[in-house]
Amino acid sequence: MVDPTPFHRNIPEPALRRLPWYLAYVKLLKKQGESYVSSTQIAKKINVSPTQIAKDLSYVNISGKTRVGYEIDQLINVLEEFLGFRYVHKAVLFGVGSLGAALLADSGLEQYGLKILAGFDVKDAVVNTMINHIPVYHANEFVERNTKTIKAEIGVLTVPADIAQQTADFLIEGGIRGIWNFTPFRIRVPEGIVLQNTSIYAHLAVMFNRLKQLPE
Ligand SMILES: NC(=O)c1ccc[n+]([C@@H]2O[C@H](COP(=O)([O-])OP(=O)(O)OC[C@H]3O[C@@H](n4cnc5c(N)ncnc54)[C@H](O)[C@@H]3O)[C@@H](O)[C@H]2O)c1
Repeated sequence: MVDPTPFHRNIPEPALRRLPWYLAYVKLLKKQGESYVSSTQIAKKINVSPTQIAKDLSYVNISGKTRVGYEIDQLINVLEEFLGFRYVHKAVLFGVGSLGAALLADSGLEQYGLKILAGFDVKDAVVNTMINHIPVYHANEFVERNTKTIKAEIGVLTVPADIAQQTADFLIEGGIRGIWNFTPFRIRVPEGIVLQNTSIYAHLAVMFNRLKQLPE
């Protein structure tokens, strides 16, 4: 199915990464009963200049009103739409170990548009169990299940690093077009497949480095 959200506009990645921060903040303001927000107000909270915010928001289809700023409900709508959080992206997860099981248990992902429909593993202890109402099947069943019934386009990869590449190849064989790779292995994918690497450890290294630079 073609994603109906207007992703294709050429937004630079740093701007794209900042938009979820604005969204989280304006959602908080909505909860507090506010109706309008200015880029200066967002700037104060997020530590990004008002000019940058206005520029970032120029990529999404919204314009602010002089003096009052952006209408909060409208801003939430267009940001969620633009970021793809409104559209349900069907996913499967490979490797239901400690990280994989935690991701299956996290209902937050669905709020951000990622619906994991099944987990796959090879371990007897997890195969044919349910985690957070999500079934876990044997990895051997993946191609058939995905092509016939699940039809997921995203594969979340949480297997041991030494089988990351072969598992990624297998996911692609089963119809996966985007891989969210949590393993530390730099997997390769053919053209036409989206790869997103994510590591909490990389952020940890940045934090350690900044801590070292603090004055005694
Ligand atoms: N990106 C991050 O921030 C981050 C954080 C923690 C762990 N990790 C990485 O995530 C991966 C999983 O870590 P973990 O601690 O959950 O490990 P784990 O050993 O608890 O889980 C791995 C799971 O993969 C399963 N598995 C093995 N072969 C398989 C196959 N062929 N098909 C399907 N499943 C298979 C195992 O049975 C196991 O359940 C590792 O690569 C680890 O380095 C990344």
